[in-house]
Amino acid sequence: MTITTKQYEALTEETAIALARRLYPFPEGTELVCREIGDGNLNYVFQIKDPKSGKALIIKQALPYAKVVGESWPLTLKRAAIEANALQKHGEFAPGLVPSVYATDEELAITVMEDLSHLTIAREGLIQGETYPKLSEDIGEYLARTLFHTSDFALHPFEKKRLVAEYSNPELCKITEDLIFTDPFFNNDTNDYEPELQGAVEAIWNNAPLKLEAAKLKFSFLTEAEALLHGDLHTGSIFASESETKVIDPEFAFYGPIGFDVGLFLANLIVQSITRSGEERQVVLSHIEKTWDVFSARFTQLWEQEGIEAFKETAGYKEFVLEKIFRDTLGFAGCELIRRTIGLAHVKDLDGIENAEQRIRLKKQTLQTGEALILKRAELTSIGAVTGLLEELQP
Ligand SMILES: Nc1ncnc2c1ncn2[C@@H]1O[C@H](COP(=O)(O)OP(=O)(O)O)[C@@H](O)[C@H]1O
Ligand SMILES: CSC[C@H]1O[C@H](OP(=O)(O)O)[C@H](O)[C@@H]1O
Repeated sequence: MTITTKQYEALTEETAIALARRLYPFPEGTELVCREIGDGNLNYVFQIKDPKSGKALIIKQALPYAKVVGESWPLTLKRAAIEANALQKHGEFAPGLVPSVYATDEELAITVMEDLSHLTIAREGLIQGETYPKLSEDIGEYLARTLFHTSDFALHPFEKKRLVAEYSNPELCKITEDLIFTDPFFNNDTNDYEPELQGAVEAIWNNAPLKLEAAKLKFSFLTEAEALLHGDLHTGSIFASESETKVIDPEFAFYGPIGFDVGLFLANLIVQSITRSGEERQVVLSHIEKTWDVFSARFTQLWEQEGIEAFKETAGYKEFVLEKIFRDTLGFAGCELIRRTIGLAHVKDLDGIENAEQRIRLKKQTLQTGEALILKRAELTSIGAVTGLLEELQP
């Protein structure tokens, strides 16, 4: 449903209520309350609620700039349509694992969607020690289903190339190219880290083999249109509870290498594992293994049952594809670990550690883990070998 052809204007809590009344048949006289609840880097998120019935909806609006920086960082409003379309496209293949989209408006740059406030953002819950028993199974399924079904293994080449064009997202990709793949590897102004990390950071800038591998990973990100990615699948983009998982915020969606989505999710679990110890760490290490196991098993099943590729039964081809995805996954995870420690956009899992000595120690461990995943990604041939390495690096 398209709402209006009105010219863009940034919503306020008052105008968001007025818009919600036009969109949803709240009974006459219903008092609505609205709060702007966005805590991300880029957009406004309004929750409009009828406190009597408890019914609520969400209106997410893109600003013509990045919220975290302000008007000095202009950013396309088209990202709102990309996000709304990606939510719906991924919802076709992973029903129940994304919020329902009720309406969109390209001019206003808004997506009206299901309120998920009964769930918790996974990053917040994990920091509080939650275990989310369904998280890895659900995300493994989400990854396999969305990535397989939007790839050449499932789509007619004309439809695949139509989608590649529809999801061209150059401005948001440029953010990732800079913030994940470039800036942390150079002495760039966008980097942000404590003085105690100066030595470790300079070691990265001077590590020629590491920089060569980062360059190769960036090249993959720039050139390999394998599937319609979420594009920013960190634990802050996932709502969770004991029984439900929902993926939000695919405004970075574009056609890219499959391992990028898998790698970002695993990296954010790895950060959690670094902040935990004992049995609590084991829970997260199990999530890491299960994500890959579920992803690869479902991807294999979809390949065998629904794949359209002429070579799909050629001995060794499926294994070649999965091995490539695995290697990419580890490399991209390594880059995410490094950027979340010393780049522009950090994570609360690490920054929220109050004890400075412990925080710096764990950040060094995160950097070391990122470097190891990038450099050893060709040698690490099973997810068990990866969790083994994590245990070695996390005394
Ligand atoms: N469908 C939703 N239901 C409830 N809260 C939401 C919903 N979507 C987003 N939010 C809230 O808004 C915050 C920011 O949303 P997000 O999509 O991550 O924005 P950004 O694009 O700015 O990163 C989330 O962390 C969550 O607290
Ligand atoms: C200035 S964009 C930095 C960072 O923010 C995005 O995350 P989110 O929108 O979920 O807060 C993305 O990870 C970008 O790299």
